[in-house]
Amino acid sequence: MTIVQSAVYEPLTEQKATALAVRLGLFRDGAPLLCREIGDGNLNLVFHIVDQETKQGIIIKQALPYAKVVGESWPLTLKRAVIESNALRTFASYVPQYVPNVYYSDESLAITVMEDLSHLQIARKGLIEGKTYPLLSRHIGEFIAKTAFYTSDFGMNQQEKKKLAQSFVNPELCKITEDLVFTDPFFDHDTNNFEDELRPDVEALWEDDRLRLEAAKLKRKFLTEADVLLHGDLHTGSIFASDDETKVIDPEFAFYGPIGFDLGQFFANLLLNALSRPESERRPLFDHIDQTWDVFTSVFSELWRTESVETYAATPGLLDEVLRQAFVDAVGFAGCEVIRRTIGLAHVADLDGIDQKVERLAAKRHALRLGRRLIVERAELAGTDGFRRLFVETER
Ligand SMILES: Nc1ncnc2c1ncn2[C@@H]1O[C@H](COP(=O)(O)OP(=O)(O)O)[C@@H](O)[C@H]1O
Ligand SMILES: CSC[C@H]1O[C@H](OP(=O)(O)O)[C@H](O)[C@@H]1O
Repeated sequence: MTIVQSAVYEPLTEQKATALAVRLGLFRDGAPLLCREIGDGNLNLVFHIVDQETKQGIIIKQALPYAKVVGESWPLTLKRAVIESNALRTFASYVPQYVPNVYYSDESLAITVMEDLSHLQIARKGLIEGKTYPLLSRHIGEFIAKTAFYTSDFGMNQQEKKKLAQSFVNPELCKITEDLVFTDPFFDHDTNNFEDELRPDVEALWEDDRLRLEAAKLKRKFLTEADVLLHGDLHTGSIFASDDETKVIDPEFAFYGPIGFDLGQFFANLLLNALSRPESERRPLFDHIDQTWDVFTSVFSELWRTESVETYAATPGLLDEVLRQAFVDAVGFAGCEVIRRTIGLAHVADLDGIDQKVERLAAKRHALRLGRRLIVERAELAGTDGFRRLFVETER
């Protein structure tokens, strides 16, 4: 591939993205290219460029110097593009089957050029349409287990781990999560966004000292525990899927954090989808939660037993304790994510897309009750069946 001189940052247009793809030699000479900006996330531009004859495509993702969902009043570091491309490359060294191939990245332009995954569907969209993706949880369980183990002090040289952690220090993106996931929804903050009818339910949360204390403990964990390299935003909108393939995208929030965080985000987004479904169609979501945890624990445990670099790994009881704590934390993080996706700044289409207002409000009240119990009772869940129990107990 031709390497171009790095350029001065400017936001790309469809025309400029096409010219860049040509300059990079990513298409054959004279290929008839069609480019569309398809970004539907909260933060970045995403250009899809396709050779109209061969139908082969690429993706150019570019960070904007602000959060797209809010506008220029919320400046945001361009460095997140470097974090994203480095995280994709790091994950690819452990689980290449679960991430897009990165063809090129340029720090000054804040771009990542990557494999086009348009033959797959964003899992959130498919789940909303009622798809079940039979392998989704097997793949995500393995993705989380391998990336967590191999980036931990048990799976890699401990001096190298510190250097890797340094390269993923990501303060601005972490602050978004610290504010939007762990803080603002639990206070009367102006980033919150919810229907007027929910105000009494939301005010009850704000007055709940027990809930605030537990949310504060979870935030503290997120702030202080540099355990493993996390994706950092592993919701179903960050996963492309089909019946037999799964690819994780969008790790711009990657950083070294508590091992239960990615698990919790994924569980929560499965629960958010379950909240939008009639009871008879919820089972696949709970089965996915079971399967994610089962695959995660078996893959992680096997790696721990066979590849650990830490002397204490063979100490009876240590692995069990690591897994127990990961589960308790994941449940609590899931509760925070369920609440913030219901009343915080960034919602999910699973809930907001429920057409009938009465049903939508009922699902959101259910979400708030469920999220609260997940946070407060996280140590008492005793296994993934606890998600089913709390879901039913908070139905009304
Ligand atoms: N590798 C890819 N292949 C095909 N489409 C992609 C790819 N990466 C992103 N997209 C599309 O762009 C959208 C936004 O991408 P995402 O990385 O989630 O952006 P943001 O960081 O703004 O949330 C995705 O929902 C998907 O439709
Ligand atoms: C102002 S960012 C809000 C929200 O958006 C991110 O998600 P995505 O990049 O996938 O759209 C992340 O979840 C942030 O919390």
